[in-house]
Amino acid sequence: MKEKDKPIKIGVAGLGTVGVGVVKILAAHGDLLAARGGARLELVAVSARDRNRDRGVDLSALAWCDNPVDLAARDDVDVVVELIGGSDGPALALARETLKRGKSFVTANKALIAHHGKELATLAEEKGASLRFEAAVAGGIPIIKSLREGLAANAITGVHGILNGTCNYILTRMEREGLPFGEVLADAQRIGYAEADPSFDIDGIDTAHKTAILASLAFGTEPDMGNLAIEGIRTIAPVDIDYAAELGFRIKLLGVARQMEAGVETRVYPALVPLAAPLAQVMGGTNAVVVHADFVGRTVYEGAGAGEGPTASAVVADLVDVARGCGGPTFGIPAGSLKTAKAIPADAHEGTYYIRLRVEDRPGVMADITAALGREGVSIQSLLQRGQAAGGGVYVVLTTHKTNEAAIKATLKRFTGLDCVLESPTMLRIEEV
Ligand SMILES: NC(=O)C1=CN([C@@H]2O[C@H](COP(=O)(O)OP(=O)(O)OC[C@H]3O[C@@H](n4cnc5c(N)ncnc54)[C@H](O)[C@@H]3O)[C@@H](O)[C@H]2O)C=CC1
Ligand SMILES: N[C@@H](CC=O)C(=O)O
Ligand code: NA
Repeated sequence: MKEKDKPIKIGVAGLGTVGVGVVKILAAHGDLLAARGGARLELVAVSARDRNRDRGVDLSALAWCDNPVDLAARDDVDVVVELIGGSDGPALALARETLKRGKSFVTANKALIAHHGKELATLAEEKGASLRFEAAVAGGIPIIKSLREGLAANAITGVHGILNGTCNYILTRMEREGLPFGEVLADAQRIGYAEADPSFDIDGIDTAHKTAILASLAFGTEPDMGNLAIEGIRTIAPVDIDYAAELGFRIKLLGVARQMEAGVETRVYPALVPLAAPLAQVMGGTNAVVVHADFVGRTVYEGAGAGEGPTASAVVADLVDVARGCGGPTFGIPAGSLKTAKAIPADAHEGTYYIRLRVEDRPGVMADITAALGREGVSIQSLLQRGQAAGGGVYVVLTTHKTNEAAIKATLKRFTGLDCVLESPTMLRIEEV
């Protein structure tokens, strides 16, 4: 056997949805992966919480480690795959221990990379090891590879993504079936999309982890959760989904990273996307990313962003890259050159907005509303009034022309102070991507 043909011996920590998927692909595609990677990918050791659980895969020939960190020290393990989750705890300990030993580390853990990406990339690059995390963003879509390699010739100007399968699945079923939020979330958990703590999904934190990673690859900044403004989908009401449709939009939770004059803006929020835009067509657990770059223009990536098969597909692709000896800096430029991300004030955001108000149904109300907008210099693009809101009064829904977020916030404050306004206004951004 040539040196190159020596098997790559793998230890996997975490045998849940993704871990079991990885075991299945390695078993199903042994020859294919060996042909593509130039060496056989051989699973030799595993670690999980419960040794006796039946996972529907044969683990009998594998070494078992009660402590996942022990995988790193094993002489028979060349590469460690971490599929436990969590930004700290055993995942971080295992990453540090593996890379310190100069062994390559593959993970699907976006929380780990978003919080400790620079430290781990520095360690990997010092030790000549690979740190790979294709599965961490948009599951099976090769978006990390696309940004790091395929778009390397371009200056990137913006990245917009539907990056959380759970939220997109919930919004899709709320729209299609009129189901309540909680019922659909339970289904997303059953399918295996949701995080161990599903509030990470619905409060936008998971999307924020992924956005921080994409921003780093796109703009050469270190992954930084501190500068990310995060909003989730808890406040999205069925009525907003309906009004958005009437106005020609669909509501999507977006991760946004874009180059502004003052620096890179990174945010997560639910936004109205025009029905004809590629992101509006993305339904269910599917993810999609739109990248704008100077020479190539717009590129669009779509596919399964969560679940056993798609996520494991990305993990195993990283293992094939490790087998091939594909190197290069983790985030596309050396870790030491990653710039510190600057905080861009949310108020600087320029865009168009959707506002829904529940107001008294009496003469003079519209005049009060338009006066409040006028005082802040906000111009109306469209306005509709619909009878009988739940809880009394009527809904007034409007969209604005381009304005800045400071003006919108000041307008919302004025609305809240009006006697005719019966509850806190709902505001959503509109994204023409
Ligand atoms: N499920 C999905 O669709 C996707 C998941 N991911 C990420 O992949 C990772 C794994 O996710 P899932 O497979 O869904 O999680 P899971 O909850 O199904 O599995 C986690 C596994 O880790 C094991 N584990 C937990 N604590 C441990 C410890 N201290 N020592 C050893 N093993 C331990 C558990 O026993 C279990 O086998 C997470 O970082 C997640 O964010 C990324 C993309 C998609
Ligand atoms: N919980 C995540 C899993 C993939 O990253 C999601 O729902 O997208
Ligand atoms: Na991916």
